[in-house]
Amino acid sequence: MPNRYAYLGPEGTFTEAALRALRPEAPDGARVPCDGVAAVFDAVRTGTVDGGVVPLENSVEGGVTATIAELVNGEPLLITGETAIPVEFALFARPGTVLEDVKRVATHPHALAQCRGWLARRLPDAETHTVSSTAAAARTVSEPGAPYDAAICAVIAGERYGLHALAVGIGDRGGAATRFIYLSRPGAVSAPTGADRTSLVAFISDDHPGALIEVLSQFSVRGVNLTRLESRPTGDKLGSYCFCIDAEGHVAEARVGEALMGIRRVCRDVRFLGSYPRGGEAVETDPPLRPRPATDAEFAEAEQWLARIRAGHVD
Ligand SMILES: O=C(O)C(=O)Cc1ccccc1
Repeated sequence: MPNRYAYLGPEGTFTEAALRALRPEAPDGARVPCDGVAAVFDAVRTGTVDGGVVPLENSVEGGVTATIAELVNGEPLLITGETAIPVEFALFARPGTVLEDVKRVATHPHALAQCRGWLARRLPDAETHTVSSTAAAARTVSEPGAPYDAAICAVIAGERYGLHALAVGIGDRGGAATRFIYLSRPGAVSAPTGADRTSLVAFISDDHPGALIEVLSQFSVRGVNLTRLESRPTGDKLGSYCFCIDAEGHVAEARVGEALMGIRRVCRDVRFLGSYPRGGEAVETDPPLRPRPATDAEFAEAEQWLARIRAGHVD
């Protein structure tokens, strides 16, 4: 049976575009739309699909709460891939609707947050409603007796559901991009590629001064660059937080492996979410100026030195 992949549906979401970028070989019928982020996680967990794609973070709006909640508290899955794609928003309505007719607009919460300026200028009196995805909004608007007059969605979604564009390029910030992750059931971590990312959740032992510094310093002293840091409530009690961290590098590399061990020592719990190839990023230009981290050779040499000392040599 060919592989099947779950994604935040219905057809026409930005997540579908991300899945197409991550699995370009997947034939039609292999992509399984799900009603929400949690449903994608469940489809992967129960094995009805081989993998799944969900949005993780947006360059303007930040983390996608539903995804992070599943990664932190849900039955564990592994992140085995990622891609980042540009997101451009348009306003679509049933044919015959003009902008002045639009009283109720539906879309995904992240799309709404990124189009607020445009809505305030052009549709100041319209009610806004959030639904499970931009394409779900477009599909609902296309149905007879729809409770909304227009959807904020991708052009491809508006066209897919037979709507017509009232405005395109309505995002408040040009160049917005969203990062999507590919989820697999737990298994072996793929080999390092040289351009990888490692994701984890650190649960600090108790609330004490310097708890976050203790975690972050495990990376900084080993020259590991962080690409995302987000604090999330653990759900246990008010004021109880965990830290969702993305770092450059692969768990098979000494500096990342040692940083993970260091975090394990100072934290109540650590959830390893995966090491996987970085994807979909703009080509890096000049590297940022930062203190020179130790090289891999220096890590290996230091390990040998420690082994010699432990064996009774003093050189
Ligand atoms: O609703 C969609 O189309 C999604 O894939 C989620 C989303 C929404 C807004 C920006 C990026 C991703």
